Amino acid sequence: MKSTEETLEELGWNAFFSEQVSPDEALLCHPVRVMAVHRGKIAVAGLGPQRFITPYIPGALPTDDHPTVGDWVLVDGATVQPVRVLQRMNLFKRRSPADPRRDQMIAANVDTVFIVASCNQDFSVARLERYLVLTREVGVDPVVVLTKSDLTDTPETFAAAARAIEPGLLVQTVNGRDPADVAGLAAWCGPGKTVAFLGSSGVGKSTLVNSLRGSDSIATQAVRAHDSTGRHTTTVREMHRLDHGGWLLDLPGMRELQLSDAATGIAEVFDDFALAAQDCKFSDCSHGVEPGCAVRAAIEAGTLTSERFARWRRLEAEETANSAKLTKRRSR
Ligand SMILES: Nc1nc2c(ncn2[C@@H]2O[C@H](COP(=O)(O)OP(=O)(O)OP(=O)(O)O)[C@@H](O)[C@H]2O)c(=O)[nH]1
Ligand SMILES: [Zn+2]
Repeated sequence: MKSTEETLEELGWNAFFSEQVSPDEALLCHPVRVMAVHRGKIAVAGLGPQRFITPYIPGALPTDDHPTVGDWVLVDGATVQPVRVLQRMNLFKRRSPADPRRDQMIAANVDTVFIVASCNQDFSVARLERYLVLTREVGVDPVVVLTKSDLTDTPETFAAAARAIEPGLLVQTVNGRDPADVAGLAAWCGPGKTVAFLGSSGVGKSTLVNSLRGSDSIATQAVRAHDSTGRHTTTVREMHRLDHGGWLLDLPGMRELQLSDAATGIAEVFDDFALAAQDCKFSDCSHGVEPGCAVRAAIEAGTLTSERFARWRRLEAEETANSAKLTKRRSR
């Protein structure tokens, strides 16, 4: 199949990764990208046709990095066994539903997250902010994609509301069903680029993905890697090829939007409030009735809005409660 012989660059290889490989290692090892994670094996690309190898790294501790989808892994040139996982640009993970003391890796090395919402009554700034917090926490660049622009006369009103969340936030309105319109997202989906989608059910993620995958749609792509018996194997997580040369990474399990361990993300998305709070008289100011509260003063002066204040407080309260709950469960 044509999609199995990409160059390393087409797979996303760049200086961030190559700088991690010593000259000695380069003689003995070869970098490959993890395209899919199955039970007990991973599909890798970058060394001839895509193939399955073992995910187990000889001598690695349970706490060491283990390969997840999107990872770059050095494999031994002779045995094709993994030697080590290269440091990641970023990692999506969540608390394991089975054991909250452990993290479950979802996907690594994403260049852009498309935060998808639709131009209709489901549009919610609060929800966009939550996805932004998550994206900022992981350290990936977001692009807000507002779908169903064909169903409203005023897509710009929705776009303006989204842009108001953060100075410089990239916002695109599209008719997800129209491939020509979706081509406006091509800049983030070119060769070597990896994108992921976040957004609530029904906003049009699958529609967008299908338009971006063009000829290589879900029906035609499927998983072409077979195991040794020739049977089709069930894929747990995989990268999908996009028409413009890039890659799509699924983020299953990142949609519940339970915020925990997200303090950094919240402070980034609400940096206007975090900044104002630094001038409060008390360092533990609750921005309620305390004297010398700079946040309330800014709201009264009209430089910050009370609506955004309420959303910020809600996210902070949720994050504090969830993180405390998890810490308690972890310490059991
Ligand atoms: N008119 C119009 N309809 C759209 C657009 N994008 C999606 N739809 C429709 O909206 C419905 C939901 O779209 P999906 O792509 O299934 O939504 P999703 O986000 O993948 O939903 P989940 O799979 O539940 O997460 C479908 O009927 C689509 O045809 C758009 O830009 N314009
Ligand atoms: Zn205050």
